[in-house]
Amino acid sequence: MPSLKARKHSEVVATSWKRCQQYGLKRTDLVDDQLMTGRQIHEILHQNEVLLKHVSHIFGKMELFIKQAKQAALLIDAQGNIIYSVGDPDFSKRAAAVQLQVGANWAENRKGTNAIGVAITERLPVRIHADEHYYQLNHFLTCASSPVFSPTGELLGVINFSSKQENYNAHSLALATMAADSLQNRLLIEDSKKEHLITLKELEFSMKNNPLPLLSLDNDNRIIRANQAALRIIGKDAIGKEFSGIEGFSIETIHDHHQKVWRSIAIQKKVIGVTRLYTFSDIAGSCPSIIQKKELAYKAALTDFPVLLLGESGTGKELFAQSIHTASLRSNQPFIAVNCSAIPDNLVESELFGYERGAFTGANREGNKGKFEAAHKGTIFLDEIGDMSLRAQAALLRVLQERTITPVGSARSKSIDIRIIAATHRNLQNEIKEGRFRADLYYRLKGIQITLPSLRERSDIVELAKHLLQSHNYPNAYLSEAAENLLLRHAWPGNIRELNSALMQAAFLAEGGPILPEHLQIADDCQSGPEAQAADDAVPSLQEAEIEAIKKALHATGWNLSKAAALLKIGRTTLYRKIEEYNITCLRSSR
Ligand SMILES: Nc1ncnc2c1ncn2[C@@H]1O[C@H](COP(=O)(O)OP(=O)(O)OP(=O)(O)O)[C@@H](O)[C@H]1O
Repeated sequence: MPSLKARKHSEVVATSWKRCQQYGLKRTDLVDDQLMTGRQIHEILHQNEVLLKHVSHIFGKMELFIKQAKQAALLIDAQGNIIYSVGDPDFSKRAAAVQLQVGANWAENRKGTNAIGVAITERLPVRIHADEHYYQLNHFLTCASSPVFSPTGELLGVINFSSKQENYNAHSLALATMAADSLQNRLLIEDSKKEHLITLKELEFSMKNNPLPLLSLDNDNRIIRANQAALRIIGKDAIGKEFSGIEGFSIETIHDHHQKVWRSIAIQKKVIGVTRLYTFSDIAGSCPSIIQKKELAYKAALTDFPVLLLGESGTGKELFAQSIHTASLRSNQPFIAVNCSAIPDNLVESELFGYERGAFTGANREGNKGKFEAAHKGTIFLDEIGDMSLRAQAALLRVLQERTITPVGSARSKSIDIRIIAATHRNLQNEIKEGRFRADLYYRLKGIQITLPSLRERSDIVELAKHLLQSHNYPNAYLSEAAENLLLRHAWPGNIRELNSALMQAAFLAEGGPILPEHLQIADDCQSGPEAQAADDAVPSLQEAEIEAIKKALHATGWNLSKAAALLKIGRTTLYRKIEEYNITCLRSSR
């Protein structure tokens, strides 16, 4: 007997026989002749619709072999009910005499030991041959059955091949197992299709509410769905267009069992983890003065001199400080930024120099490293240095002179190796004159002094605005001409930080369309006031005078090109060309 190993097979049969005796079945009994009613069959067929669909396909391919082998192929549900049958008509007629037909139940407790009943009970492929059948009436049969399981392992039914025992076929058990495997695979694919559909439906729902930009792409990489957050980035009319990949979006492809592509989902991931420090390549701008400052800062980065960064709030002082650090030999060491204006006066020493264990009540029991020690071998960035109290200035001066720190509560001093970059929006000369800033500290910090231009002094506002939109993942947001002109006219008291936030808000409000002036929500400072009018008074007519006139106009309008052009009564482009031609820099002209 093929298939199950001999011993194991005989054990299986013997155990089944024992069970039959326990059920009270008699080997010589007549077969149970109960068949399901039409309504019951209809119901069971309905419940097993999916199984039947696939099995008819599988049996269809084997039909010729089944008939030639004078067999019948059956599908049985998990309760033992025969629900589908194909095969040799002569055998089927003979089989019907013992109820081996659709509508009959071949569970072991009904029909004694038989391949279908044993496969259900033991959950194993099995052949029951001739007199291994419990009922004598079934001895003319040889039957091979294999159980079918769902993708989650639950028994769905049985595939069975039967014939008269004289037509025994050595391959029928293998065939039953293969047919069962093929059915299981088909069910798995069917399930995964359903899963994908469900996943997509879920995504569709979550997309509506998800704050992260999400896109669905079809097999041709075309955008078929996008949530609001994504539309703001890629533009309102993006649906149907090819997705060419945008930085920050990672694409995940959902495919079926055969790795055939179904859908791709592009999700903009939030960058988690350490934020990287800025480098010089992050400093945007083509205005001659910003380029000049960048060059100076780059040279400074290659030295260890202290750097003092001056400029209004939001002009990029911290951006420059980080870029100097990342371009320096200390780039692998810490960059520690300290906002001097935020440290309460009585905590300055402990913040900057640290404290020893138990130095004062309320302090961390283990003691704490100060900012200077944390920056050892790296760079310390002392921001808002102009806002430091005189007491703190004295302490700082000592460190700069001695290059050692003494933690609060400690008797020992530690030597430190740090590069100092300081910054302030204040005019330190004035602060010194007013007695609010120590001149000796100023000269220690001054090393290389870099004054960053305000936005009003820059001729590259539009370019900068485009760069900021790009770097904030709004690559498709674009400025209308009217919005560009408004950007040029606004006085920008908050500089690049203000420009940045105006643009972010505008890109949000524009929802993927062009950014219009009303989206920017900034004041139109176009009117030329009396100060500007005064600057227009004495414009001479020679080339030198033209340069002087331009300088005056630029100075008077705080380098607002539109206003200056209006004063000079020339176009903004002409003014820009002349600035380039005469190499007029942002440094303020003398009157
Ligand atoms: N040239 C530039 N190119 C690109 N982004 C810039 C540029 N300058 C400034 N920014 C951006 O503008 C914002 C403000 O810059 P930063 O914080 O460096 O200014 P700050 O002068 O240190 O301001 P504050 O004095 O208020 O601390 C930051 O988001 C920065 O990335």
